[in-house]
Amino acid sequence: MNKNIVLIGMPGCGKSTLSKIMAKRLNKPVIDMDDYIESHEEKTIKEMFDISEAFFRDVESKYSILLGELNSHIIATGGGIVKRKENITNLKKNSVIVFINRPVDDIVGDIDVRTRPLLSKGVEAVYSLYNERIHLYKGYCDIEINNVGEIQKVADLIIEKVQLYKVENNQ
Ligand SMILES: Nc1ncnc2c1ncn2[C@@H]1O[C@H](COP(=O)(O)OP(=O)(O)O)[C@@H](O)[C@H]1O
Ligand SMILES: O=C(O)C1=C[C@@H](OP(=O)(O)O)[C@@H](O)[C@H](O)C1
Ligand SMILES: [Mg+2]
Repeated sequence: MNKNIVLIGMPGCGKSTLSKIMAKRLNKPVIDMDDYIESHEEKTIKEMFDISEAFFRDVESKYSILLGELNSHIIATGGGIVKRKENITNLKKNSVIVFINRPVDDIVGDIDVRTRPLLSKGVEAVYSLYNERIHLYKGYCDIEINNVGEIQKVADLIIEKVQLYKVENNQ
C-alpha cells in the first residue's frame, strides 16, 4: 500500500501550494480539503463559519474519515485539522503526516488576513493562533519541514524526507 502524504500547518504556511507542486512531481492525485469540502457540501468555508465554527469543524471531521480511506494521494488539510485529535487518527491510518513550519512573519507578509475567517481579526490573531497550535502540529507530525526559501526547493525537500521516512519505517 502506498501511503498518502498529508500536509498540516498554519493557515498561509503553503500547504495548498506545496501539495499541488508535489502532486505534479510525483504524478499523484492531489486533494485540497478546503476545496473538496466546499464542492461536496456546496457551501463556501466562509458560509460554514457564518453558521458556526462548530458546524465547519463537524464537516471537516466527516471528511477526515472519508479521506483517511484513500491511499497514494497528496492531501492539503485546513490549518485547524489538528483541533480534533480524531481527525489526525483518521488521516494517520494511511498517511505520512508532514508539518509545514513557516515563520509567522512570512505568513503575515504573504496572506490577505481578511479572506481567512480565523485571521480576520488581523495580524495579532496569526501570532496567537501559532502559539495555540504549535505543540499540536509538532506533536502530530511524522516529519517537520521548515518552509523558507524557494517553494519549489521546499517541495523537493518534502519528497526527499518522505521517501527516507518510508524506507526507515519499512512502508
Ligand atoms: N516558500 C514560499 N515562498 C514564497 N511564497 C510562499 C512560500 N510558501 C508559501 N507561499 C505563499 O503563501 C501563500 C499562502 O499559501 P497557501 O498554499 O495558500 O497556504 P495554506 O494552504 O497553508 O493556507 C501563497 O500565496 C503561497 O504562494
Ligand atoms: O486554520 C484554520 O482553522 C482554518 C484554515 C483554513 O485553511 P488554510 O490553512 O488552507 O488557510 C480553512 O480550513 C478554515 O478557514 C479554517
Ligand atoms: Mg490551503
